[in-house]
Amino acid sequence: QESVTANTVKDKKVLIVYLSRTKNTKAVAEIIHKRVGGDLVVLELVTPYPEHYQTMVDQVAAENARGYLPPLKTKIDDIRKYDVVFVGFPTWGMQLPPPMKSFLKQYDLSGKTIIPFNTNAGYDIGSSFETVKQLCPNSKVLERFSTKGGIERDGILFVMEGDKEKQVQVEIEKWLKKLALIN
Ligand SMILES: Cc1cc2nc3c(=O)[nH]c(=O)nc-3n(C[C@H](O)[C@H](O)[C@H](O)COP(=O)(O)O)c2cc1C
Repeated sequence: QESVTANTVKDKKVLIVYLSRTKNTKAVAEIIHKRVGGDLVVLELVTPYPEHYQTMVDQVAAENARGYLPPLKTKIDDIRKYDVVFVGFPTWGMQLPPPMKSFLKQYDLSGKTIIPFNTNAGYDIGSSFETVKQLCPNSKVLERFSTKGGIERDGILFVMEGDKEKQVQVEIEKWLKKLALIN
């Protein structure tokens, strides 16, 4: 069925970029990568965030307040070659994390298909997906995938194992099919 295969990622160049602190978003990125292939790249900063949770929360809040874009250590060589860019991030302080803002501002994603995915503690995803759309005005931004990850605030860090991991695999499969990215 040509009409079904036309939009799939099969013959497209795929980049999966993600940010992750406690590895939940990383696990989601890896599930997507197993299913669609392409290049998997983790966003790292020139100056990493502090380990201590509350110090980190305060720093992110301050960065969000002044629109600070932390410099990235990660470099994508030749962004032009990609047709499809998955962007994965946790919710931080009800917003798109500053490093993902840096990425979307630094690279020209015009004409590409952008597919956001996210993990969060379940208390509020805030404005993060709106910001992805704002920062990619000339891209086609598809429907997101979002799932509950850790709750670092309550000492719950990595949760993407066992039944939760299996459930997320099934949900991702459905989401990718719904977007007609896989058959
Ligand atoms: C600095 C910081 C701020 C956070 N802010 C939120 C938030 O506003 N809403 C929410 O639901 N979860 C929030 N969380 C929880 C993370 O989104 C959640 O634990 C996510 O699964 C972490 O992903 P990761 O394991 O890939 O780092 C925050 C976590 C951190 C470290």
